[in-house]
Amino acid sequence: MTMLAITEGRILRPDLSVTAADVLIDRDSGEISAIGPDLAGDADETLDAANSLVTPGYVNGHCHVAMSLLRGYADDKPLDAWLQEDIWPAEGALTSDDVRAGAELGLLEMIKSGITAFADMYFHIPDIADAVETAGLRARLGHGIVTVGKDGDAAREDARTSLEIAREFDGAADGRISTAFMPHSLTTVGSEYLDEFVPDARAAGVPVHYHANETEDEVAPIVDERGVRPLEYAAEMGMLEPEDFVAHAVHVDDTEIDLLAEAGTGVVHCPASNMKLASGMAPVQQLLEAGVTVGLGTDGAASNNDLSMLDEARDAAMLGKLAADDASAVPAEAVVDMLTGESAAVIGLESGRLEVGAPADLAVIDLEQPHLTPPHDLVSHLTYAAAAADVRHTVCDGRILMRDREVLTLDEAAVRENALEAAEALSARVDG
Ligand SMILES: CSC[C@H]1O[C@@H](n2cnc3c(O)ncnc32)[C@H](O)[C@@H]1O
Ligand SMILES: [Zn+2]
Repeated sequence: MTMLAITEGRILRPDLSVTAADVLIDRDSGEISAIGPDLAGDADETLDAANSLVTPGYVNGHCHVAMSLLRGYADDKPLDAWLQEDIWPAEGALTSDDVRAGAELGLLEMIKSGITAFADMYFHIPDIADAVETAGLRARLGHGIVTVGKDGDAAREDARTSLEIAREFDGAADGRISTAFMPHSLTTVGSEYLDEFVPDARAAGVPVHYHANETEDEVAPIVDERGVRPLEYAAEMGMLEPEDFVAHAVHVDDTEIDLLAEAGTGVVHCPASNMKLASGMAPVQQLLEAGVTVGLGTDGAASNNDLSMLDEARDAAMLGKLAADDASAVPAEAVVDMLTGESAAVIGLESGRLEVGAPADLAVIDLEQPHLTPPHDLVSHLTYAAAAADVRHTVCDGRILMRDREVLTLDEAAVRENALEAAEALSARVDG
């Protein structure tokens, strides 16, 4: 057995208490084997966590990691115009090498900000999966289906690809990669394709993940055409199961909130993207009170414009209060749960908690910073004050991905250089 010890840190426990202890990790199983005093002697390698907070790795519940290549490409527009006028034309010109370059850039940023797991919807999934395998994170990956604007054959092919990718990559990278069937949304995928393929996804044992109720423009056509709210329609299509998860859920009414709670379907709240695209304020406090499992996600870097879950945590707390018109809404404790264990539960992973037997997925925050002083309440600091640059070490599955702010699994300079070249060439192809 090879053991790694994280020493001298303050450990954020599942009940959100903080205690001084070491963490011992069995690198072969990728699990936490002990938490307690003086464990360094049991290890063959140590990571120093003095004056630091050891937390579960952050779980990014909804992302399009390769969109890092499109960061800053188009800003200051609402969702529909942003997608139709800028993003979709640019994505139409992306090669598999571009997607790989964008994915590596996003993975690098995620490791540097303490993210150890994420769910991702995009295309060229074999390239993204390969990058994830190298980078060392956990991921639930899926091919995003869009059938609007396609003829029947192309639309069916897109849906079939999503199903085949989900079957082929589930369990890849020694089990660090899992998959989902991923229709883009309830308005961009025709009901005939959902009717045909959702049962196949169930038979394959993979969840269904999609954007839902993100903007008012997305709700109205479903209500007009079908006479029901989008999530009632999703339930009719068999897409509201306990393992399924939706992104955004901004414009949900009371009936839909009850439906989510009864079904056990999780929601990934994406506050930064929802603010930037002016999509609206999700009723997060109401969702939590109804018993819906709520996680957090960055969405892609083109609508955020970074991949920091610590930014997302602060945004979730701030926006949650504004939406509820109540300063006690979406408190720091709820946000830390959403950042870690709840996000993991939403996307169907076991990580997100520091306890014996749990996956060894951790982030270590350097507390020796002016903005983290004094340490009155470290749960408060994690939600309101900590930033990506405060992350010292990142560990996933017992493997050190970043030590003392140096990423070990990717060559940072090469990843940036490659992404720069790919982005420049893409702009020249698309914009001339
Ligand atoms: C077909 S792969 C996924 C698809 O989703 C697009 N996308 C990125 N951000 C959002 C968002 O906030 N709402 C809806 N769709 C989004 C992305 O550009 C890809 O085309
Ligand atoms: Zn999205």
